[in-house]
Amino acid sequence: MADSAQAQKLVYLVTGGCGFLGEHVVRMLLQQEPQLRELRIFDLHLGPWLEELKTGPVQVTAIQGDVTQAHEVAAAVAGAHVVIHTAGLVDVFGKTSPETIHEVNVQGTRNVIEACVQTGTRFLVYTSSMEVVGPNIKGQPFYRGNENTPYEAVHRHPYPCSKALAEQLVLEANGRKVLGGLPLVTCALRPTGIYGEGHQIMRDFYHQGLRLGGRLFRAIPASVEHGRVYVGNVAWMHVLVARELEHRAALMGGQVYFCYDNSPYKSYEDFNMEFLGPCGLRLVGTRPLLPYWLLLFLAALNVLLQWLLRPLLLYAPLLNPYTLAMANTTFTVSTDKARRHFGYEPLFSWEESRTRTIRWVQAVEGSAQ
Ligand SMILES: NC(=O)c1ccc[n+]([C@@H]2O[C@H](COP(=O)([O-])OP(=O)(O)OC[C@H]3O[C@@H](n4cnc5c(N)ncnc54)[C@H](O)[C@@H]3O)[C@@H](O)[C@H]2O)c1
Ligand SMILES: CC(C)[C@@H](O)CC[C@@H](C)[C@H]1CC[C@H]2[C@@H]3[C@H](O)C=C4C[C@@H](O)CC[C@]4(C)[C@H]3CC[C@]12C
Repeated sequence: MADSAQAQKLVYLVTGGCGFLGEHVVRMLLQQEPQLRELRIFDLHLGPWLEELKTGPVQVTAIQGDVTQAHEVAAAVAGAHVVIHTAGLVDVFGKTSPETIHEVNVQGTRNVIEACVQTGTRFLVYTSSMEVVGPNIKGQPFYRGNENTPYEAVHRHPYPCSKALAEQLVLEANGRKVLGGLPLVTCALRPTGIYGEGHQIMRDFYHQGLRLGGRLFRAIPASVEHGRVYVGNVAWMHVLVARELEHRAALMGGQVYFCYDNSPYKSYEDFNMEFLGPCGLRLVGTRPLLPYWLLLFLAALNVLLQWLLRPLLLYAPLLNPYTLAMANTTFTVSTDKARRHFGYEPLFSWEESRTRTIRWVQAVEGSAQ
């Protein structure tokens, strides 16, 4: 076994390292990667919590930067052995323009790839998304599918389009020669709906329930299953892929893997209630309280209001035609490709994932029962 100095030799870069997933990837690397010498955290918005990480044995370097700026990305990547690229605009609520989503998610990813090639970084792990696959614009269900399940992945919304383009760039870059003449090895991970500590949408649902007297009103049939995965297990898969990519380059290079764990298959709303219920909220209705046509009308009204109010304020409710269609379309995965290719097993059981998420909601919302 190499001594500690030899063991700690690797430099990792995590883009988007201050985001919901990024922070969990950063903390997981510090806990689980013994070969880490330096951890670079690149983000447009650096979090104050980073300071607490600088007291450990691993050098933690916070870099405030923009993935749309190629020179900033190249400076951050130079000298890194592995890049985990999670930075992106996760916007299906109309908060940012399609152009900005494309600029960050596609051009930003292009900049990361070119930085790896120009500076000699050989291993790139990209956080893709289930949405690269679906649900598609036809609302066709994807029922417990895997990485090889045939499905017509057709998108119009800027976010899934950007994720699909970025993933394609990453996979096509596999095998390109980097500075020094060795091949770049890339891999893309496709989480389904991530939940856990720091999930802003979960927080939004909780606040909505509080405003409605502790109640949420069912809008989606309970029969519509939506895949969810705990953030800690997604972070763990990123760490494992980054570790195994060098030794299993021939098998893993250019591959995509769904991120999965043992979280149960439920509708989006019923799944959220696994955490919001113990925090005092109740989901009213065993079936949708409003007819679908009325939900569609309200969703369209939200789009109109967003447009009218834009000069004054950002109005971006959870309900819009895209989110309604997504929530109403079954999309679940059932696969073991990550286990077969690099020995992935969820680090957190469903019970642990559920407990940790409940505790987070209770702690941040002061709703401990
Ligand atoms: N949240 C989910 O359910 C989910 C599911 C599947 C995939 N993903 C993917 O995971 C990744 C992280 O998502 P998240 O939910 O943690 O989102 P998030 O918004 O919490 O984190 C994204 C991070 O990227 C940073 N960022 C944004 N634009 C940047 C730029 N121009 N330059 C540098 N940094 C920038 C943000 O500051 C933020 O810290 C994204 O690529 C997203 O597409 C998320
Ligand atoms: C208002 C109701 C109709 C309510 O049920 C809407 C829920 C809606 C906000 C969510 C339903 C499905 C979610 C998406 C899904 O989990 C997968 C995603 C891919 C990921 O890359 C980013 C997040 C998201 C788009 C996620 C966003 C919230 C939903 C649309």
